[in-house]
Parts: sequence; C-alpha cells; structure tokens
Amino acid sequence: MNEYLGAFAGKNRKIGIVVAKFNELVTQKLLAGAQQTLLQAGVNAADLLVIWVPGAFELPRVVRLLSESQRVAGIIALGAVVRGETSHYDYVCSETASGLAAVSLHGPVPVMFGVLTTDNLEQALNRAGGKAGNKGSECALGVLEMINLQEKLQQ
Ligand SMILES: Nc1c(NC[C@H](O)[C@H](O)[C@H](O)CO)[nH]c(=O)[nH]c1=O
Ligand SMILES: CC(=O)[C@@H](O)COP(=O)(O)O
Repeated sequence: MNEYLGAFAGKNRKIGIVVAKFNELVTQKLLAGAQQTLLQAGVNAADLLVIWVPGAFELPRVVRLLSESQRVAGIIALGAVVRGETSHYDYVCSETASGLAAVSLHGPVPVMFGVLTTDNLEQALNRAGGKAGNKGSECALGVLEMINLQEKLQQ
C-alpha cells in the first residue's frame, strides 16, 4: 500500500475530499472508505480536508475553487446520484461528470470522479462498501497515484 505514497510522503501536502450530502447514507460510506484507505497508505489525518456540498451538481464548483486555492495536491469528489422518476437524474449525472472532468483536465491538481450513478439505492450501497467494493477507497488510491505521476512529469 505504501508504494502509492511515493512523492507525496513527507511533503505535508493535503488531499481534499468534497462530498455531496444528498443520499448521505451512501456518501458517508464513500467518505469513510476514502479516509480509511488514505490513512492506511500513510497519509496523515491532519492532511485530509473534507468539504460538504448540498448535492452532486454542486461538486464541480467547489472542487474548482479548492483546486485553484493551492491548498491541496489532489481532490476526491464523492457523491451518489440515484435515478428517480424524471430525467433530472440524467442532467445531474452528465453535468456533474463533465464539470469535474473539466476541473481535472484544466485545473492544477488531479480530481478523482467518485460519484456513483445508479438506478437504485441498493446498487449505490453495494458500491459504498458492499459486495461491489467502495468507490471512495478506489479514488483514494487513484489520487495518490495521480499526484505521484504529476510530480514525476513536472520534474
Ligand atoms: N437527486 C440527486 C441529487 N439532486 C440534487 C442536485 O445534485 C442539486 O443539489 C440540486 O439540483 C440543486 O442544484 N443530488 C445528488 O447528489 N444525488 C441525487 O440522487
Ligand atoms: C437524481 C435526481 O435528481 C432524482 O433523485 C430526482 O428524482 P425525481 O426524478 O423523481 O424528481
């Protein structure tokens, strides 16, 4: 697990975790998975900056502000978008995904897409520490890898 730390270790650089409150039953589990994995990898708890937003649609703006703040070396965006009766789901998913992708592509730090987009709550829970793993934990390993890659490519 420590191989993920690489250039990150000993730099006291922070990792931002921006979490949507909507479907908090799920997103709390995603956050716990991300935090546990980062701590197991050797990141200090004091170097984790957790910010809550109302829903997934608000993730891109706050992630962009955090990215541009120069306070963190990488960001994990966490959310759970569960299909309802209308097309609202489609717009929330597409705009959240494209917004976060733009911040990761054009901003100064890597952004991990940890937003579940599911047809029902069961599918979401299965991906937040259930039988299909924990998307938050996956993003934690990914953000460390991306930080290290960026460090090497910018040397
Ligand atoms: N239905 C879900 C939402 N909807 C709320 C939006 O994300 C947004 O907060 C609202 O449209 C106001 O701008 N958000 C989720 O994260 N998950 C959902 O299932
Ligand atoms: C993803 C959503 O915004 C969704 O939960 C909203 O539900 P509905 O389409 O029934 O209004």
